[in-house]
Amino acid sequence: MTIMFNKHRPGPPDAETPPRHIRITDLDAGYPGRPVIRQLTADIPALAMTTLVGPNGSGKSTLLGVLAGVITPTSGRLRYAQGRPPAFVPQRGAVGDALPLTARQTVEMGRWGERGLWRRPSRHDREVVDSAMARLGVTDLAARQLGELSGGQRQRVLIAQGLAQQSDLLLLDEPTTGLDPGSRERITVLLTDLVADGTTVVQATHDLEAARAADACLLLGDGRLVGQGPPEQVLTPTALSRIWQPA
Ligand SMILES: Nc1ncnc2c1ncn2[C@@H]1O[C@H](COP(=O)(O)OP(=O)(O)OP(=O)(O)O)[C@@H](O)[C@H]1O
Repeated sequence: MTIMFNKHRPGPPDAETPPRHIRITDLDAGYPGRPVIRQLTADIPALAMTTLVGPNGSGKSTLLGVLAGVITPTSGRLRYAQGRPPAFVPQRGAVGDALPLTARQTVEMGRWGERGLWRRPSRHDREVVDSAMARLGVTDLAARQLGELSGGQRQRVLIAQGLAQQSDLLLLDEPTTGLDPGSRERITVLLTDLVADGTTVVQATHDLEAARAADACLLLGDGRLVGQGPPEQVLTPTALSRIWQPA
């Protein structure tokens, strides 16, 4: 599927190797009166773990929002491989404390796209929700209100919601930030397993260790692409010190 936004200029024919899930071409995006992403052209490889790395404010969340379809670019082109709509797990701070939902209801929302808002959950829906909650270790929190959970617990519930969507493209905004080492390890293993099972995973992260362990990396600086490719080629001391240079 190709989605074009203003000012599209046709590019060269797409090469099919390596396989990619998303091709981003000449992307501009941001917020009213605040351009953020500028002329970004990049590939997100299929069936791989890609990290978005860059300083605070470099545009990682904005780019994820564009890939998830919640932010409309001002121009450029996004081309997705065939597949299901992406599952998006925003930063936990982006989800209101006051939502009157239990943890289980929050995870069940992940099934809405599949079954519609008003249909009762099927047995399959319930099994998918049970399995997602078990994988994230939040089964015991099912009846608790989302707003009364700790930050790390809420994060895991939101990831379970993403998992319940059973998409082949999972987008996560800083999924391990603020988690204790055990929870971080659980999520790292889970994401690795998902890739092995055929999911394309993209995560924004400040965790350079996680970024170095991924298959690919997009390095952002001030809304522009500074580097892309295997982490050992992108996350070099020179590149990192350049974009993290104090202003
Ligand atoms: N809703 C919004 N309205 C206006 N500007 C915004 C909005 N959200 C983010 N921005 C601005 O867009 C720029 C990029 O922000 P973004 O959240 O994409 O960066 P980031 O790389 O994810 O940062 P961080 O590492 O701090 O999460 C920043 O200057 C930020 O202030």
